[in-house]
Order: sequence, then C-alpha cells, then structure tokens
Amino acid sequence: MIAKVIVDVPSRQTDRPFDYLVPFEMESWIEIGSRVGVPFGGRVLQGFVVGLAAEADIDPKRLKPVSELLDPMPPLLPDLVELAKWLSDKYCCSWTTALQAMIPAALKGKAERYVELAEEAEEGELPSELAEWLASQGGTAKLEALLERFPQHAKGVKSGLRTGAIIEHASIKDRLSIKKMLTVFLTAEEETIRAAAEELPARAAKQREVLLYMLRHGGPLQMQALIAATEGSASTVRALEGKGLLELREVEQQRDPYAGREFVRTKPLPLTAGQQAVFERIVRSVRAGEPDTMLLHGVTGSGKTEVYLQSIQYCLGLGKQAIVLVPEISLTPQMVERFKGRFGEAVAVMHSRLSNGERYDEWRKIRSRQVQVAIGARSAIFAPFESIGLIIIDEEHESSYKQEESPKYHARDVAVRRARQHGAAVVLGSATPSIETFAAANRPQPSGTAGGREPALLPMPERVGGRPLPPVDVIDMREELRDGNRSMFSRKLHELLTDRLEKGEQSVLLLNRRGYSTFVMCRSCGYTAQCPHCDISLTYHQKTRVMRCHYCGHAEQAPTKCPSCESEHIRYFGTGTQRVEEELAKLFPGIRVIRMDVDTTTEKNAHEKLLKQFGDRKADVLLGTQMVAKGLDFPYVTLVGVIAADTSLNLPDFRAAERTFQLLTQVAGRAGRHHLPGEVVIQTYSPEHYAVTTAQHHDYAAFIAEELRHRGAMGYPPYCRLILITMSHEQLTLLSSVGEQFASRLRELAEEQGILVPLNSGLSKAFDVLGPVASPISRMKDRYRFQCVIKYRGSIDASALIREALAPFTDGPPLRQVQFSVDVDPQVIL
Ligand SMILES: Nc1ncnc2c1ncn2[C@@H]1O[C@H](COP(=O)(O)OP(=O)(O)OP(=O)(O)O)[C@@H](O)[C@H]1O
Ligand SMILES: [Zn+2]
Repeated sequence: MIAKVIVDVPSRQTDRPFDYLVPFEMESWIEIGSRVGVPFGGRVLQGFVVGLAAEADIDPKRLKPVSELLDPMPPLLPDLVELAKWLSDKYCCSWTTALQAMIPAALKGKAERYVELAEEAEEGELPSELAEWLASQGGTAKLEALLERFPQHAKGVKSGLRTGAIIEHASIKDRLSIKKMLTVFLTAEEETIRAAAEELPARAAKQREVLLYMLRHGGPLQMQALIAATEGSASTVRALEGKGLLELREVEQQRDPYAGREFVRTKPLPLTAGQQAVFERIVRSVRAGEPDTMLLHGVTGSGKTEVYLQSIQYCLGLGKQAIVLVPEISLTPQMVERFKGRFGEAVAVMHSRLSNGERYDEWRKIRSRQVQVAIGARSAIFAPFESIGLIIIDEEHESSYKQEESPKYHARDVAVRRARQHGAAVVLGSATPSIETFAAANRPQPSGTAGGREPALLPMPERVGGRPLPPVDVIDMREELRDGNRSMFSRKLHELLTDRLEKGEQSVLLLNRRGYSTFVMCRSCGYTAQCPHCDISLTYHQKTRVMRCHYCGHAEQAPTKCPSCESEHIRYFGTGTQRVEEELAKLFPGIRVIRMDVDTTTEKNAHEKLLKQFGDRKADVLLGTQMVAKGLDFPYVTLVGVIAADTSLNLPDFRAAERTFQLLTQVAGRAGRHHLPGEVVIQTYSPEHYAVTTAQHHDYAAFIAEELRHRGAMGYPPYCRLILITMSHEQLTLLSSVGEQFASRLRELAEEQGILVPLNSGLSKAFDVLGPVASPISRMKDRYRFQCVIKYRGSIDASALIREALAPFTDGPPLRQVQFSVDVDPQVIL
C-alpha cells in the first residue's frame, strides 16, 4: 500500500503529496488524516497522509517506507484533509500550512535524531572515545548530545555514518504528551474484597487499611492520592496487586480548564414569538441535513443566545454535533456559563487563554467523541467532529474571524464550506451584520434554487419582554469646548454619572482605542486631514510630522493651524484609559472603577475576575476598551457612555465607518437589558457623521443604505472583492522591478481571459490590478515592501489566477527570491 504524504516543509516546490510505502505492520492503522514521520531529504519530518493508493506514481525502487505512525487515532478526518486543500487553493498558502492550522499546537512535533552503535562496527572505525562513550550509553544517544560532547569528532561521526559503523534513527517527538497517572482499581466485588481484607494477617494491617479505604472511596484512585490518604507506601499497594486484589494502570489525565467549577444547570426558556419563528426556521434546516446559511439579524438583547442553545439541543437530539464560534474577546465567563449550564459535560471550550496542554485535552474530547458541542474562537471551526449538524457564528461581523497570518482564512467562509461537506446549517448571528453578509442576504435569489447560496434573512427586531432599546444622546464635544468645558466628560455625562452613583446603579464607559494617536484633528471645528484622492484620513507620523495616505501614498506636512478654521487647537488625537480613570477619581471622589484593557487583563482569568466583581456590584463603573462593548448582560447597568466616538472614524480604513457604527450600537446595547431602563451618551466631534446619527437611532437600515452608497462610489466590498498582495525584499530596485513584472504578468493573464476590465465599466465581470505601490509600512525588518491591490467582481477564480501569476516568481533560487504574501478578502489594506 502507498501513502500520499504532505510533508511539513512550507515551500511551493514541496507543496504536493509524496509517495511512501506503508510497512505491512502499519497497513491496518494508516488512514487519510494520519500523522506520520517520513524520511525526507536526509531527515525525518512530520507529515499528513492525504491519500492512499495501491500503486506508486514513482519508480517502486525509489520508494521509501513510512518511518513511524505518530498517533493511534488519526488527528484529522478525511473531510478536514479535503478542506485544507480548499484552504490552500483559496487563500494561496501551502497545503501543509493549512493542515497545521487545524491541529492543536501540541501535535506540531519535531524530529529528534539518534545514533546507534552498529553491532558489526570494527575497532578503529570510530574515534575510540566516541565509541566508548556510546557504549557507555547503552549503544544509543541523541545525535545532538553526541556532537555537543565531542565537537572535535564531527568528521568522525560523518564517516562513521557513511561506513555504517553507526546508524542514524530519527523519531518525531511531540512538544507535549498526554499526561498519564498511575491509578489503582479494585479487581473484585465489594464483598469479595471485604472478605479478603478480614482474612489478612495482623502484620498486614496497612494493607487492610488500604483496601478498606478503597472500598469507602468507592472508585479508582490515583496512586499518589491513595498513599497520601492512608499514609501507606507504594510497596503496600504493590503487595495487594500481587495478591490480585488491586490492579494498577496508567490512566490518561485530562487537563480541564474548568475543573472544580460548578455550572448551574439551566432549562430551556419558553421562547418569545420572535424567537420561536427563528428557531423553527433553523431546526427545519438542521433536520433537512442540506447545507444552508442563515443570517440571524437580532437587535442587542433580543435573545439570540437562547435561540442558539435550543437549536443546538435539537441538533444533538439528531445525534449530530454543533460548533459555536464566538469572538475571542467575548469568550467571557458569561458565554461559557450559558453553554456549560445548558449542556454540561458535553461542551469543549477552546480559546487562546488556555495552556497548550489544556487546549490539546479539550481537542481530544472532541476527537474521541466525549463531547458534542465545541465553543471557541476562530480555529474551533476545525473541530474534528464527524457529523456536524449546526455551525453558529455569533457576532459574525467581528474582524477577529479573519486570521492575520497564513493561512489568512475567514472563519465565516470556512464555516460555509465545511457545512457544505456535512450537510449542516450555518447560522450567522449579529445585531450589526457585516455589510458583506447583509448585502448577500438581500441579493435577489436565483429562482428555483431551493436553499440557494445566499444566506436567508431571519430578523429579530425586538428585545425580549418588549423592552425598549435605550435612548441615545449625542453630545457635540466642540460645543463643550466652546462653552469652556475642557474636561473629557461632557456636562450631560457628568450629570448622569452622578445620578447613577446616587441611585446605586452601574455604568459602562467605553474608550474607543482604535486609531489611538494616529490622526490629526482640530478640537475647535472637528476638521480632520483627508487624502484628496482616497476618501480616508491621513495617518500622522510623529517622527517626521508628515501625514500620509496608506492607500495611494499621498503625503503632506502636518499643519500647525487648522486649515479650515485657523484654530491652533489642532492635534493628533488620543487618550488612554488610565487618564480617564484618574479623571473619574478626581471628579467623583470615592467612585469604584474597574478598568478593563490590555494592561489589566494580561493575567490568566483576569477578565473573568473583573467581570465577576462588576456583576457582584462591587464597582460603580466598568471602564474599558472594545472589551466592554460585547456580549455583556448585567441587569444593573443603566448608563453607557462613549468617551470619544471619533477615534475609529478617522482610521485610514475603508471599513472605518462600519466598525464605528457596530461598536457604538453594540456598546449602547449593554444598557437597560433587564427591568431597569437604560440611557446612552455618545460624545463626539463629528455629531453629524452618519455612523453616529444612525447609531443614535438604532437605525441599521439607514446606516447600511448610506454606507453602500459610499462603498459603491469608491469601489469597495460588497461591490467588489479585494485581494492584497505584499512583496518584500532587501533591495529596493530589485523589488520594484519584480513588482512591476508580477503586476504586468497578472494583467496579461487576466487579459487572456478577457476579464481585465476596470470596476466602473458596468460589465458583470471585472478585474483590476492597482499598483504596485510602496506599502504603508514601507520597510519592515530591513526589507522593503510593495503592494498590489486587486479589485474584482463576478464569478472569477481570482486565487487561481494569482497562483498562476506567482508561479515563476516563487520557484526561483530561494535566496534571491522576493517574498510574496497574499491576503484574500483582507479586512484592512493597511
Ligand atoms: N425567551 C426568553 N424569556 C425570558 N428571558 C429571555 C428569553 N430569551 C432570552 N432571555 C434573556 O434576555 C437577555 C438577553 O438575551 P441575550 O443575551 O441572548 O441577547 P442577545 O441577542 O445575544 O444580545 P447581544 O447581541 O446584545 O449579546 C438575557 O438575559 C436572556 O437570559
Ligand atoms: Zn490616497
């Protein structure tokens, strides 16, 4: 039998399956998805079996055997192997990079090399001290250790390997292993053991004690715990093992990040009419077992989570599994509690704050079918379930679903693809759906296609219990300044905070840190410096005092006076959470503030502790960055304040308005979710900006209409798709010439297909190559950087086109190569 193996070398030349002979003894064990060690270029490397065949594609004499099988159960399933191939095609990365992204870090093994003294080694064939030392080690040692000890004999080792005096072995070693503990079991029924204990002679009192303790305890016990509890010794236990009364076995331990935590079990709530309608639509799709995508557009506090929970329960009832993706940041204890509370032991939780070991063990619970629900951040989409019925993506608009490093995948798109493999339903949930998803859900569906490709729209426009969305006050901070208020708190916010302190209610304050200190703004009139060609803000570079456009390269000197109103209050903008905290303490003596930002949440579980304190009403104010905007559901929060809405509006990012609208809407949604009504204050220097005015009225539709107009005019998604290609090299001249060559080759290929057409042509297919231009970060780690932006529309396999265009540039001699990095559907073009 032949195994087709993708070897762990992420280069283009080696990015294809290699044939290996499967040794007879491995034949019944190796499957598609198995992890193996194989000889490759004089080393042993880790690889994944992606295919099996009866005959090899190469000369059988040149076939090498698989050296080892690394796990008893393949870590990947055939559908994941296939999905990895799709990932590598779509996102232009190597197959091995895609495969590696699907397994926990603990399984990324490295080869260890050993040398063994051959039995037939002749005297004098090896330097004698070397041979002697090897013999003293029992004949084998790590190659590394040997060379470290005898650096002067490096040559001798080489010639020994050549003559066969020493033999090299290599083996893949995982960075982390399964933890095992020696565990003691009783071998017989209670009466038998009790009788045996009575019969033990008086001098074996300790043995009797151990047996009786085991009986009292009633189940298997870890050896260490047993010895400690009975003050016995290992030999006492071993003696009982000898008598056949006890059995000792190594038992796998699971590192459970939630061990010892009690989760209050919850029961399904009676659904509201709005929830019921959506629930029925979802389960219809789950029951049908056909791939289907739905957009659950439910306002903040509409009870989306309860719909998720009940839909999952239905899915599990069919004997299928469910995956729930949540943004890393909202994988808060509240969310975990809701899922553990409903499904208990059936849930695995995966997020980045787990240790490698904990994550590995959560993953193994999935692989070994111990759990049926996986909840986690982006990469949980690769949970190795065998029969997925439902995939939920909560807060589907979140940018954290896009991975920044290779493979630069978007979990939403991967989910839709995986659902197609399993005949599963995908539910995208959000109060503020991304403009791409929303546009797709509203696109006219081709008639006659049952369950088309575009998501079905499921609205939940009302809060549970008919509670109103909170009224939002927008405060013009320019007016505050004009009236002599230089504080970062407007008079209104100050007044409402005072009121909440008096009533003992709680407030959430958001400091929008995105875009911190990077743009120039006039505090008198709100003017910001914009690029004359690109409709985005210029980025301020403090060192050179130059403002630059990150899309087209336009640059100008930063002004010292506002070009619009001549005021001298022009400055680069930004303020930190710490400063807000100080100001709060000054204005409201005795106020209890919990600050939540990157600085206060580095410690493990810090997040959890801070939120628990706030939930227990040990603080009056929760002050923080984006972290406080999402998912939180606290009954005593009746005031939400946004310190400055503008910071993210002025980012040089075509999604700046969308991100700002989403953030404002989400944070406003934290107020008045239960019996007490809420209020929201948004402070801003651009009160007339549509992202602010529409958020003020909770008017998603109005925002989208306006934003679509802008996107259309500037040629951005959803009117086209984007691909960003970044090239880098140490030599500027070489880079710029390769960049030009690449762009013209890409244009030629597109021309051959007849699609090289500008976006504004009105044709259904268009493909436009912009650049190359210097990247916004034009030099990084001593390498110059250039970029091309591709805008395209219509059914075009743009990734295939790019892979073809790239081929001649990436197959050359590695040292002189220009590095290419491809980002399909980039979140930002920075
Ligand atoms: N059917 C129901 N009956 C009573 N209470 C409910 C029901 N469904 C949900 N709730 C409660 O309503 C509150 C809001 O629900 P949930 O947190 O799921 O909203 P959401 O739509 O996820 O909001 P957000 O998008 O703001 O996170 C929660 O406290 C939840 O327990
Ligand atoms: Zn520009």
